[in-house]
Amino acid sequence: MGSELAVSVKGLRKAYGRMVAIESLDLDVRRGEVFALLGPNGAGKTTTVEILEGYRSRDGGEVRVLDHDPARPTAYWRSRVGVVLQGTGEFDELTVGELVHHFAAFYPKPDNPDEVIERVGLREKATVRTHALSGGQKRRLDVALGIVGRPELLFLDEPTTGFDPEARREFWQLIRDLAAAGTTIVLTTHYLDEAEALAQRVGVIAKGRLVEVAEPSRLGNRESAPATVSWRTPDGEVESAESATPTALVAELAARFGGEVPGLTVTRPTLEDVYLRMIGGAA
Ligand SMILES: Nc1ncnc2c1ncn2[C@@H]1O[C@H](COP(=O)(O)OP(=O)(O)OP(=O)(O)O)[C@@H](O)[C@H]1O
Repeated sequence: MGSELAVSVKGLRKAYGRMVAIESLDLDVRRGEVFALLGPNGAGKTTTVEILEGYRSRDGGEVRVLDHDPARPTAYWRSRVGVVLQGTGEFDELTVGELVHHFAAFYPKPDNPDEVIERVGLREKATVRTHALSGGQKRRLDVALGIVGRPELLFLDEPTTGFDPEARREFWQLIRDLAAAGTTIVLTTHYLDEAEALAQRVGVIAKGRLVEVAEPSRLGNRESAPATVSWRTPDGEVESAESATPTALVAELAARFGGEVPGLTVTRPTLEDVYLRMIGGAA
C-alpha cells in the first residue's frame, strides 16, 4: 500500500547557471485528484513538471512521485506515469493507428489502442499519417499516447492549446472520465476556465515559488471577496456598488424599485481576477 500522495515535493530547487528557476518549492498532489498548476510564462511550471516526470535533474529538495524518486527512474515506474509530450515529430510517416499500437507495446498492461483512439475522437483519422493531422488533432494524438499505457498518474502540459471550443469540451470530458476511473492528473494550463472546470485544487507558481494552493472557488479568498452589484436607475444610467453583503443591498434595491430591479447583476471576482492580482503581487 503506497502513500496517500501521488506527488510529494519539499524544498525543490533548480537553477540554470546563475538563474534560479525554482526556489524552495513545496507541493503535494493527492492520489486521485486533478491538480492544475498555473503561473505566468517563465514561472517554472515546465521545469517543475519535467523534474517530476524524471526528465530533468534537480539541484536540491526531496521529490517523491508514486513513492519513487524521479531522479532515478526505473522502467516499471515509467510505465506507471503517463506523460503527454508536445509533438512526436519523429513518427510522422506512421498512421495514427500504427503509432498508438506501437506505443501500447511499450507497456506491461496497455489499454486497447483502438478504444483509446476512439476516446480521443480520432477514429476517423486512424489510417491517416500523423503529419497530415491538424494542430488540434495532433494534440489529441499526444493525449492518446500519454494514456494508452493506463498510467496511475498523468502529466499534461498545456493540453488544450490550439483546440477549438468543442474539442476542448470533449477533452475535458475525457479528463473527467480518466479521473473518475482513478487516474491522478497534474496539468499545467494558461486557461483559468480549464483549471476551474477540471481541478479540485490549483497551485499558483510565480517566480519559482508556490504562491498559493486552494480549491478554485477559494483561491485568493475569492469566496468572501466583496461582490459588485449593478443596476439601472430610472434615468437609464448604470450604477454599481461594491458590497460585502450583496444580499442585503439587493433586498434594499428591490424595496426601492418596488419589485424587479432593472439590469440587476451581482458578480464576484473571477478566478482570472484573483489570479492576476496574485501574480501581480508576486512579480
Ligand atoms: N533548459 C533551460 N536552460 C536555461 N534556462 C531555462 C531552461 N529551461 C527553462 N529555463 C528558464 O527557467 C525559467 C522557468 O522556465 P519554465 O519553462 O519552467 O517556465 P514555465 O512556467 O513552464 O513557462 P511557460 O508558461 O512559458 O511555459 C524561465 O526563466 C526559463 O527561461
